Amino acid sequence: MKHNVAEMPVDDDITPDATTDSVPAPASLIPPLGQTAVLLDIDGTLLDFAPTPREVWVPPELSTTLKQLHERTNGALALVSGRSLNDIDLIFAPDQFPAIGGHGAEMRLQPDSEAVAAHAPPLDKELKRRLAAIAKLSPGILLEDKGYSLALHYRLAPHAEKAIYEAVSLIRAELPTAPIEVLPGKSVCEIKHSGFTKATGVLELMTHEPFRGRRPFFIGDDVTDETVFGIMPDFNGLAFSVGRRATGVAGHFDGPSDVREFLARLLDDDRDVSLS
Ligand SMILES: O=P(O)(O)OC[C@H]1O[C@H](O[C@H]2O[C@H](CO)[C@@H](O)[C@H](O)[C@H]2O)[C@H](O)[C@@H](O)[C@@H]1O
Ligand SMILES: [Mg+2]
Repeated sequence: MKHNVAEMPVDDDITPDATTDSVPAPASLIPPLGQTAVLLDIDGTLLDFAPTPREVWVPPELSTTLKQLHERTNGALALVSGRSLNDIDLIFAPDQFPAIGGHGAEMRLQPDSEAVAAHAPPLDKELKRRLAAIAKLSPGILLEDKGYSLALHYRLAPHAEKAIYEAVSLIRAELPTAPIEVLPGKSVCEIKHSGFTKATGVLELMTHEPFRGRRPFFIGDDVTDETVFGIMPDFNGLAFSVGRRATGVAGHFDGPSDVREFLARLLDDDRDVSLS
């Protein structure tokens, strides 16, 4: 959906490339797993969308694939998500993976590690209270409080999209100096501090072992993932989009099931490489 107000989403999907290439991402583009860092968005990339954030389902085969990729890359697999680390862990429980959470607000380099780098202060309580009141505009609007940000989900109330963005815009206008930004996502409007993104998270992650010096590839489906697409060339890495083909990517997938299949195939292909 397109809007004219600056804070509203230009599009609730990824920015499309002019080409209409529908060739799926070829596994042959990926270096051997021992030289690769695997960076993966979660919702709309690994997992199919669900009506509400808590209703997502992790197929058991995906858990197996992620665990094996994590092992075969010697730990250089990270989830890069808008979700909080706490939420990521609940979704993938009992498994844990290195992760960047909250669009770059928090990072954990190793599974089962307590070491979480926080890059964002909590969102002001009064601001949150005012933003939360927007959920009263319509039944079906869901609030997700991530501490450092607040998300207003309208997948169950699509008619409320315009009203949500207008209400957020009014509140922001009363806070001209506040360093906050509005992130349009898929059926969600998120309000967070500015100054960190998924890309700032990945830039930091790539300075740490076992990620440092590897060639990453990143798969993502949303506008917030485009920040990471943009920095993949800095690491001689590759970006892949899901849904539409985004600008500057090496290939794209039609949907999460294609991504899951691709990741599983990487394990098989890599076994072939190491055997040859
Ligand atoms: O960066 P991601 O890992 O893709 O996370 C983006 C947001 O995902 C979640 O919301 C989205 O998925 C829900 C479950 O399918 C869906 O109900 C909702 O409409 C989507 O916006 C999550 O709740 C957010 O916190 C993430 O930012
Ligand atoms: Mg996503």
